[in-house]
Amino acid sequence: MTPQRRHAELVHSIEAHNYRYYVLDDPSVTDAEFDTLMVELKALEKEHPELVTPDSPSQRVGGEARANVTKIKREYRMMSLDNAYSAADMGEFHRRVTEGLRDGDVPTFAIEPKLDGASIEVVYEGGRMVQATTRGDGVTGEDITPNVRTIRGVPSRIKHDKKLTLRGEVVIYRKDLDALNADRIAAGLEPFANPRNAAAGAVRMLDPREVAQRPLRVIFYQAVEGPEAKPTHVETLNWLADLGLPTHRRETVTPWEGVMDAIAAIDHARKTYPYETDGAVVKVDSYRQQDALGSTSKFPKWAIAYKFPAEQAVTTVRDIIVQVGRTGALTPVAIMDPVELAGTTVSRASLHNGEQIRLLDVHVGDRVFIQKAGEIIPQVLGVESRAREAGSAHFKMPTHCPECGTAVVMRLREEGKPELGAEATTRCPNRQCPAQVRGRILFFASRSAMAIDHLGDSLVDQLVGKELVKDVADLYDLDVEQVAGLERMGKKSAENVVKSVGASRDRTLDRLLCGLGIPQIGQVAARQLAQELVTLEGTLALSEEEAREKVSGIHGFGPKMVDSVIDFLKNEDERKLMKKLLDRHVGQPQPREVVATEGPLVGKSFCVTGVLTRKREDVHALLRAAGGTIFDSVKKGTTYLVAGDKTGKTKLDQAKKFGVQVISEEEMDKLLAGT
Ligand SMILES: NC(=O)c1ccc[n+]([C@@H]2O[C@H](COP(=O)([O-])OP(=O)(O)OC[C@H]3O[C@@H](n4cnc5c(N)ncnc54)[C@H](O)[C@@H]3O)[C@@H](O)[C@H]2O)c1
Ligand SMILES: [Zn+2]
Repeated sequence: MTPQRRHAELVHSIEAHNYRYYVLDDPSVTDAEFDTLMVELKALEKEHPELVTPDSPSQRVGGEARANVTKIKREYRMMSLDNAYSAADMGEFHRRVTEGLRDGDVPTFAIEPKLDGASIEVVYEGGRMVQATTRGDGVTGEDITPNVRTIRGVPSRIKHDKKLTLRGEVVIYRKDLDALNADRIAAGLEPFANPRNAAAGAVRMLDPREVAQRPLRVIFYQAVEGPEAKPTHVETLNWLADLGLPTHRRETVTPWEGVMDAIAAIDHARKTYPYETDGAVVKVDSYRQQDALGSTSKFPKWAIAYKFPAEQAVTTVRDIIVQVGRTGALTPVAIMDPVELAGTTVSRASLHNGEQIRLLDVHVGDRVFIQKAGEIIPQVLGVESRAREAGSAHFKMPTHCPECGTAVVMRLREEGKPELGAEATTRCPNRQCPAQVRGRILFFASRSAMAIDHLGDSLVDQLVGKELVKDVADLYDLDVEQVAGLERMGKKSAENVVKSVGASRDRTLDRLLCGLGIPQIGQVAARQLAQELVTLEGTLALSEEEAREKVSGIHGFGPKMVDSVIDFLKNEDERKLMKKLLDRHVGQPQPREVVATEGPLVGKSFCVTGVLTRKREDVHALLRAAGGTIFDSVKKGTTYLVAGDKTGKTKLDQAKKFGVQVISEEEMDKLLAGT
């Protein structure tokens, strides 16, 4: 192949990956694989400089702004960072820096964690946050001001009147991602593979109310305009921290000799950081020297990112099986020789979908690299060596469900982008599919839902296999004889099973709703929903309009969640199932929060919103203790809307619509005091 052809090929595929990564927030290859393509491109361009054009991916910053959002052209170009993977690369960086400065002008370096999130720019003017944008292509970014306003750690006001332009990273703390993913798994959604995808996707959502539900944080790592008086990067960061702006405060300043040690120290400590760190950033500390060094079209010459190697292992694929989940999704799974990876033994890895397998070109028998992504599910990164028997076939996703034989349904990923999208999901559409029934029952019985003891995998397999149970309601018709007749089941264990199932009738509506597996509705949302719906009977009696009104008023329920609940409540099969559960007396009314019957606020109802000086729950408790009622949303008959900082426009509009009085936190305190 000619270098021209290969160059064109690389550019084409890198651009396709950039599009998926930066615009769709949904990469289809790992960063390591992507980086391999970039390294090849750069090597090729070094050898054939005539191939370099200004729009080559080696010369430009990643993403472009989406078509359907407001775009903002910025004053200062936002750049990427050059990468280093070894001490040799770092030595090369040092040589370039030294060469770029006058003889005897010796730099010191600041070393700090490289945060793995999405970069944004935030502008303050007259002490107020006035604008936030994504990086986009560096020059033009997406306007995400309303979204960033919902992020708690970003102050809406600071004590500094001059214009201040900051760069920062939107991140999700590891513990927050775990909770978010647990909720997503419970809601039948794909967990986020890593905090970067979760953060980048969230900060660009179109509905700020949904953004507010995500545990986002911002950490500022640079000021491009404003701190005229500060001579160095680190002094500026300290000054930002004094202004109450979030910074990481983990910088070390050292002459060149200390740089590699400082990087090693970060590598050593990074497991203890609350956020994911994929490297260390080394920057020339002095602004004067930074200016002298300047930048290329893609990155500053005064900084470099040293990337830590991800935790990887190599093993052999013995089989590829297809699992059918509770929602009918078919997932190919690699069965591998067990191998130690980041502290655990791993023998299976998800291959996600047919498209992924095709991209990786994995066959049974291949040696593969695997990696733990964000320490959650191991994934196959790529093939190390192909030990294939001649004629071994490509793996193909089945056209029929391996469990029930029904023809599968494939959904395409992105309309209008055929070169990027093959099938993203393959589903078995048969609701009676035994794999789905099993999945639904195990999910229904799980800890976060109905918490039914003694219902293990093998028992559920048998119950479904023998057609004793076709849906979750059938569990309540089981008798001891039937269960005792199954393999490995004595009379005593059978009694325990029937007893546990019976006892679960007492679970409140939130657990029941969670257990039914409404798409998008996890444990937390199910509890909110139950507060609103109170009983199963009442829920079934609601008309579609009534249900929509109730559900759309729930705090934090965006349009997707609302639609999902309404679709579920309308669905004939789901209604039948809920009636069947009702006939079997499953589910208790959701207890209302206990309300004080005396106090200055009896008969008054409140919706509390925005950022207050106290925690929201504490304010709720105070109001309740004084006899007030709390609503999660502003609705007809609400007496007051207590509006804190960053109160959303929707809330204020609703207050206006329903004639609800809007008061401040101080005014609320006066009411509480009875004055
Ligand atoms: N898998 C894919 O399909 C795919 C596609 C495109 C890009 N990628 C990956 O994205 C990365 C390249 O993205 P990039 O160009 O945004 O570069 P980058 O993320 O490697 O580095 C630049 C960014 O680092 C951030 N950063 C974090 N901490 C910082 C700090 N302390 N100081 C300064 N900046 C800091 C900034 O936001 C900056 O924009 C590579 O790792 C690549 O593998 C993957
Ligand atoms: Zn099936």
